[in-house]
Amino acid sequence: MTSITLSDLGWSAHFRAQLDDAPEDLARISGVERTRLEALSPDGPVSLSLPGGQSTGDYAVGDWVRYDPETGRCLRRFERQTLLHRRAAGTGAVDQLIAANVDTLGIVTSCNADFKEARLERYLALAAQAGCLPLVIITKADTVDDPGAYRRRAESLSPLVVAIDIDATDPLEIRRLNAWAADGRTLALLGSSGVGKTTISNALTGRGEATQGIREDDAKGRHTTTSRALWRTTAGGWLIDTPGMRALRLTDAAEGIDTVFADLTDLAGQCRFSDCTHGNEPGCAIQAEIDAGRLDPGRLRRWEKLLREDARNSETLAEARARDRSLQKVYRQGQAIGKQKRGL
Ligand SMILES: Nc1nc2c(ncn2[C@@H]2O[C@H](COP(=O)(O)OP(=O)(O)OP(=O)(O)O)[C@@H](O)[C@H]2O)c(=O)[nH]1
Ligand SMILES: [Zn+2]
Repeated sequence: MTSITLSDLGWSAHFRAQLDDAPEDLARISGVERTRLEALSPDGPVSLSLPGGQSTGDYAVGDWVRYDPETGRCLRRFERQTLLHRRAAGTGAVDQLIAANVDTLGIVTSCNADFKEARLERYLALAAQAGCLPLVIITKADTVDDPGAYRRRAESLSPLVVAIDIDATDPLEIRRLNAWAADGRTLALLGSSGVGKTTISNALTGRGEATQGIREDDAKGRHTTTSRALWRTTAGGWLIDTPGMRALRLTDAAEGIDTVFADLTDLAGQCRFSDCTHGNEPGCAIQAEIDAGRLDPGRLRRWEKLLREDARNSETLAEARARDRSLQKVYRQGQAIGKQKRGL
């Protein structure tokens, strides 16, 4: 990686505005390891350590940081423009950061049974919540007679949606994605297994599967696979590919859902009762639209389902936090009793 500039790396006015002095010793995180951060700077790749007490879990691939070139220590993180995160798997309430400063979230689906309005709306809400632009990429256009029909279905979901249909196995068609992955812009791909994410990333970055993970020996001599997650595209932008991207689900996304379903939230505001359930109450503006044939009843069902899903996931997060707090309380009480017993 020779003579790369800050703007090649995606540096923008948003980050510049957070600096009082010259933009020096800046880097963009390309990999988050257990104890270190890997980053790319105009001077080449750097491996950074963190000040004591800080966890690499507070950093995401795509983050901008300032570092001390003498010590290789990370000094500060810049406020993010966008952030994709999720609740970590398992029972803990850990908020796991997936990727930061992604400009466009490429929502990948195919011209087949994978294409589902509900799935697209879920991903669109995720993009809206994170602050990323959504781009719906509909692959396998070469396998159907009328791929445009899928594109129109996607675009009908929200005025925010830009959708394109492609044959992802055709390098010429992949070039149509360059606009979102050029000039320091950052793209991340989300979608079910088999829709063509790997095919697209390989084509955009010019890399093969074999180069995905770098095997390294850790301190105990074991092999660990450190995976780089920020890849330069041949068009001069960036592709973020982290394992976490593959299992993103909705939590704390009420605002994102509101954005994607703005038509329904607007209508709901016109219902006679403020707590209208949009069932069979009189004066329901949503039912009136459905009766008039102007609104697909399926869209109402999908909206309600997504709201329930988000509430359920967000609730467990809040509950788990409460549980953590009460455990701490028990622990502190235990300590106090112990002290009493020891006569302290
Ligand atoms: N005909 C056709 N085949 C495609 C297209 N896109 C992907 N494929 C094929 O579909 C299969 C799955 O593609 P992948 O790129 O591995 O899908 P993925 O989304 O990375 O899947 P996971 O790694 O499981 O998440 C491969 O055999 C691709 O060659 C397309 O636009 N047209
Ligand atoms: Zn109503």
